[in-house]
Amino acid sequence: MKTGVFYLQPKYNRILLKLSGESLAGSATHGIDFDTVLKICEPIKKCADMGIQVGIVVGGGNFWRGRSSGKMDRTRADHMGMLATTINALGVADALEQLGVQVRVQTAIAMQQIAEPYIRNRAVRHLEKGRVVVFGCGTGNPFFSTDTAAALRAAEIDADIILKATMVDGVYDSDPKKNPDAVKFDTLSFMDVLNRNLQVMDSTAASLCKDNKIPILVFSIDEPDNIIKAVCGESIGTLVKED
Ligand SMILES: Nc1ncnc2c1ncn2[C@@H]1O[C@H](COP(=O)(O)OP(=O)(O)OP(=O)(O)O)[C@@H](O)[C@H]1O
Ligand SMILES: O=c1ccn([C@@H]2O[C@H](COP(=O)(O)O)[C@@H](O)[C@H]2O)c(=O)[nH]1
Repeated sequence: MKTGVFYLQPKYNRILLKLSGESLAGSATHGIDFDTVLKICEPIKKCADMGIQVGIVVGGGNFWRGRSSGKMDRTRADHMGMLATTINALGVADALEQLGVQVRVQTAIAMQQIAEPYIRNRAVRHLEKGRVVVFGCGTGNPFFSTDTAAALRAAEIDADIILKATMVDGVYDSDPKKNPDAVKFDTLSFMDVLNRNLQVMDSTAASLCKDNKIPILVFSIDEPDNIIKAVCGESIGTLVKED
């Protein structure tokens, strides 16, 4: 009988989970719905209980996206976006702590009264001790995205895979929110993502993953237990990897 988490067999030792900022808003369009955050964090706790080392990068789309800021100076707008990702990182950390998970937040831009500064070796040490590490502020640089931050941190901590938990259930041949006839892929190469300009992740993130041979599984966070299915290697979403 395979009902409890302890019967599940994880496929990965160390993962980088990219959580969509938008997903933290629940049924609202903006902000944080903390009950939703708790629901999303339950399977993350199960991962930690299974002994999987978990790093998390959170997006900021529930608050602010620099690229959608209209007339604002882009660099300043991106600074605001990075702060938004940090609000989310703190929300996720709080939910994990309430569930009894040991967690540390590290930010790419120093704000030491609130979180640890990002120090790669320290992050790895936390992971080895079984602590979940939530990375805030993206890469710390404007003109990037949290997908790129996820690729960068995954490369730095030597993660086995990036799990992109997002608002769609995989990668389609065009944006499924705009084209109801869009067709979903089960697997794709990074070259396909780049050549077809598939917008589910930006090209910087796709290139970084390609160069560093880090696969990405894109799946829906609507059903938070998909995180467990993903770490156990069930075929959900779309797997993007080298040919
Ligand atoms: N080819 C495609 N396949 C799947 N989704 C696509 C595609 N092209 C565009 N999208 C859009 O990409 C979105 C997911 O990526 P997006 O960068 O917007 O969010 P995110 O990275 O999950 O995080 P955040 O909400 O924090 O910005 C989907 O909601 C979908 O509408
Ligand atoms: O490295 C980074 C990461 C993010 N930003 C800014 O934050 C927002 C929110 O991130 P999403 O990936 O869009 O969820 C992003 O739009 C940028 O404005 C950044 O500047 N640098």
